[in-house]
Amino acid sequence: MALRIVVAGDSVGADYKEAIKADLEEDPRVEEVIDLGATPGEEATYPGLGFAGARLIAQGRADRGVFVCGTGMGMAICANKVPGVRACTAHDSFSVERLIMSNDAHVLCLGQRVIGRELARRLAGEFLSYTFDPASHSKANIDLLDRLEAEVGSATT
Ligand SMILES: O=C[C@H](O)[C@H](O)COP(=O)(O)O
Repeated sequence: MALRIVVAGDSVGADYKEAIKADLEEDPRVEEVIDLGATPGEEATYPGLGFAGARLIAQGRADRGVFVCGTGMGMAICANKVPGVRACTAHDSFSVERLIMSNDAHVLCLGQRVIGRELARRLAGEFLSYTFDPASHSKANIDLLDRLEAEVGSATT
């Protein structure tokens, strides 16, 4: 597995993003880390970064993302608005596992104001350890999700 990972953290999430980025750069599963910022102390918004990071995934320039804001929720809301991208906040191991194995998600969103730094680092590592099984029963749900997303998109444009 050679993953290209996009990382992003707004003004609130930049510290954890930096820690996770450093971990990913040492991770043999990771081929490339794309850092959209922010650097700690820099002003940056979760809408700007959440959309930008998800667009890299939609364009095929990154495989997965780890996005950090205060709660993880703003980043998830933004990333999910980019067609084809599935993102969610998950702050426990089981949810991180299911985020891939049930939901075939692209982006893990974390909240710097919600969980501790070491848990955030561990969950980011666990997120990379799973690979969705297209032969699993969950594939039908993903296919339906994709179809309904396409229908909604064509109905509103
Ligand atoms: O989801 C939003 C994030 O938590 C953000 O980092 C903080 O947003 P706020 O300053 O509007 O609470």
